[in-house]
Amino acid sequence: MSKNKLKNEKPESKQPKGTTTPNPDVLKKDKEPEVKVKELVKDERTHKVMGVFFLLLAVYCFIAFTSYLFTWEDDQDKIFHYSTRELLLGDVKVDNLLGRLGAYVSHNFFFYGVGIAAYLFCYFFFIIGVNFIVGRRVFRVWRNVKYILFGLLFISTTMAFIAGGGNFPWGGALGDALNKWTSGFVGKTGTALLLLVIGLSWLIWKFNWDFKWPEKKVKPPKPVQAVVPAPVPAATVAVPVPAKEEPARKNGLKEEGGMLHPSAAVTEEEENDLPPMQLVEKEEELSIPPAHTAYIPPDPVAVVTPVNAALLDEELVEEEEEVEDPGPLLYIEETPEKIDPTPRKKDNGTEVAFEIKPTFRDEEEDVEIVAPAAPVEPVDPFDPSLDLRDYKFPTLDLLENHNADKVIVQDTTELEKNKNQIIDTLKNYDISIQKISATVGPTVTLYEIVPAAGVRISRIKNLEDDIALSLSALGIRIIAPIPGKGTIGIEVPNVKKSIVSLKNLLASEKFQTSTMDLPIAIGKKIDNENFIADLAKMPHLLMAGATGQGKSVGINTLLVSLLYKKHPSQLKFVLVDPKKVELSLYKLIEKHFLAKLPGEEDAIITDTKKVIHTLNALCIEMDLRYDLLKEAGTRNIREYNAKFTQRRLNPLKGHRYLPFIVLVVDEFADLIMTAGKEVEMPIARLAQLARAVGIHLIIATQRPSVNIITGTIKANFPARIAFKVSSKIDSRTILDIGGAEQLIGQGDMLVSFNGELVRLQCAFVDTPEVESVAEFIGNQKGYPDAFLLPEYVDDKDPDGKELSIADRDPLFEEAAQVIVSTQQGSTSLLQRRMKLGYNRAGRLMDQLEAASIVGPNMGSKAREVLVKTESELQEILNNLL
Ligand SMILES: Nc1ncnc2c1ncn2[C@@H]1O[C@H](COP(=O)(O)OP(=O)(O)OP(=O)(O)O)[C@@H](O)[C@H]1O
Repeated sequence: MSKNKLKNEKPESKQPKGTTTPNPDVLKKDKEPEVKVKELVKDERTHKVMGVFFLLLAVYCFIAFTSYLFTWEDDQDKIFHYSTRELLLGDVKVDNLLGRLGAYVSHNFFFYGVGIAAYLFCYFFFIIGVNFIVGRRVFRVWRNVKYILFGLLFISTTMAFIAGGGNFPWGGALGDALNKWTSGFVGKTGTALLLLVIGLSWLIWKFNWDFKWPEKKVKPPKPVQAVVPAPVPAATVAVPVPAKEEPARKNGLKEEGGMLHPSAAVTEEEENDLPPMQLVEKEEELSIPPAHTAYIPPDPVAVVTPVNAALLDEELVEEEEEVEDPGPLLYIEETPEKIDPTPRKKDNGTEVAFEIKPTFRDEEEDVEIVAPAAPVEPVDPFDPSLDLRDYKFPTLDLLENHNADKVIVQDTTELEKNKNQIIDTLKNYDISIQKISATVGPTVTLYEIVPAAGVRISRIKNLEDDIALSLSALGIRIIAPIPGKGTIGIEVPNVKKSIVSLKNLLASEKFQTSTMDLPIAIGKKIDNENFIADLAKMPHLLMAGATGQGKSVGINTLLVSLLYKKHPSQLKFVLVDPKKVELSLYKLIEKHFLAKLPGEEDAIITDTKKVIHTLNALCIEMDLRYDLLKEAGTRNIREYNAKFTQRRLNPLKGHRYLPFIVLVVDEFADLIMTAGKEVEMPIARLAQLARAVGIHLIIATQRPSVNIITGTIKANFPARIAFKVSSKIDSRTILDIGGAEQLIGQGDMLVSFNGELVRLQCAFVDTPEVESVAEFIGNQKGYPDAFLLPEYVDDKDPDGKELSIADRDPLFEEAAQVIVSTQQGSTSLLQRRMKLGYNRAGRLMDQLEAASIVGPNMGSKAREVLVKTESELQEILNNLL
């Protein structure tokens, strides 16, 4: 009996599982304060304050320095005469516009420092200030620091050299010292030459002047023209001449066996024989940094060179290196000759040429660019988030703490009482135990028992109800044995429960630093560990719980977690809410995060018929995504998006960045009751297949009965969450095991994931919090519309049948243009380009046939396109009106 003591923990030790007395000191060790400092440092307001500080510092120094230029003589006397303390704290009168501090600071910068070069510090403070205020790297700090350091050394030395004899400290102490040393080392003239060499070298490096010798009689080399017409705002693409070759020729280097050797002299004849390497640029040159122009993917058939359309935007071309925005993609499709590195011989010499057909979306015009094969250089990766580049992630201050920072301390008398009762109850049944320890969680306390040798675990399990009765507490759950341990767990609800706030979970380091695809903060385990999982790995989630037990809060928790981690370009929700009110808050984020059917007004789907359409549209999207994955030779969305962002997939072939899609169904039972198989089948199909293409499902239901959660559904939802349910049977239906009926409600849950069953307290997020997060996002600039799912036309739907020309599809014209501009009568092309379902694309094709734009169906082959030019098409369309 003496063994059966609750473990006592020393206050300074860590709180392990099995501590009887919760140690407030240990529990207080929350990450919260650290998180706050981090938050403060990351907070954009802190950055703005810093920005203002640095800008004012720049202005301050500038005024003080400039004033010093005029007042230094009088002020210097006083600075030398008085001690620093007297000068700064006394009432000495100085002439500097910024008073004693201004005079003192300027004197130190000029006299003891770097002389007139001190103005570079103003510049430094200015760039730091601007970067902080604007919130992005307008000026490159490191590059500027290098220039400034160089400037400080060079200017101070030069000034000391030129005006060293005068009274004014032009070069400061640094310049004087450097000048003195150099003059001693290489003499005065040497110093002058050295400074001249450094100065001129820098200027040449910076401005790259062209030193031209009077031209010899040389036949002009054949210019190679590069012209890009209309699609891109009339401009010319200059394709760079291979870097090493042009200077090599200029310097009289000769090519031999692929190597460049200096030749003794290049005769005039030899020079005439040289292949033309010059590139004539026409009109305004389109400044494309090499990173964007030179790109030769390995595919020899069709080659895609991504060009940054954002670079056409003058605002963005401030500085080549500063451009961070690859912007909407402009792809240039190159014909295979482009990648043929061997020069093609022409009659009058060697000419390296390739053809580039630039295409901007659907507008196509013939364009020729002839230039030498450019060396392969890496391209800037495509960043999908730049469409909404100013998007700000919601901040944690939108959420409440719900007093969750309070340390979870359970009454020691309650713990002691429960322990004694457990021991007594077991003793009544002749079960002796070796050891008992307690872990206090937010809602329940886990008593871990090590039974005495020889005690059968099943006996304890069978006494579950008796122990519960004797502890007179609801929600006792016995875990016999605790998996992975040789102990038996008895979970007893706490008299005083603590709320687990979502804010705390989202602020945790685990969530903040998570690199999961779809991180969801679900709740806290009994040992207070945060439970954060990756929905993408689950890969779908089934949630059940009787009414009022925390399902809606649970769904909000999941959605809000994702909103805190994902950019609108990376994630879309399809929200199905037959109850009509639960998810309506998310309407505000329609243009950022929601997906809907084309032509639908409401993105949140409440009508059963529309649910069926949406689910089928998701299946079409899934199929289309699989086609894309297949074409790209990738196995899953991760690989596909990686390839796309590396600009190795051509958007003109229908490739696009694929956001994750999360389908949330708030009341599944309702849907199954009204639509049965029509809903079950697409859901089962999605659950079976959609994970690889980034479509994940969260399905919630109040009624976890077998006719709702059918075998097909269950088999495809390995991750399940059960809130309190009304019966053991329900618990078995959802979790395959009892236990959920004994939960205590209010977010107390069991999660079955990865073959483990974990009891969690679900994180709590209240409706006003969700509202403020949704408002925060909704108030920002979004996309013009919600993300559009492919069109689904129900064959059984009488509205969708037999459309004649008179009631043509609204997309008829667009479809005609796609077909005529590409000269391909292919239904799948329409599907891909216009994101249409097969049925609608097929119907459009029939209508195009009826309008004599395409020929009849030719089985597996594409239809013949009967209209050859856009103007011909326009005529037909006008006649049809
Ligand atoms: N994680 C939680 N922490 C604390 N309290 C909670 C938690 N989850 C739910 N509750 C409490 O339980 C109440 C009911 O929760 P919720 O609305 O999510 O239930 P529900 O299962 O969705 O019910 P219904 O199916 O009727 O919509 C909440 O108003 C809240 O007071």
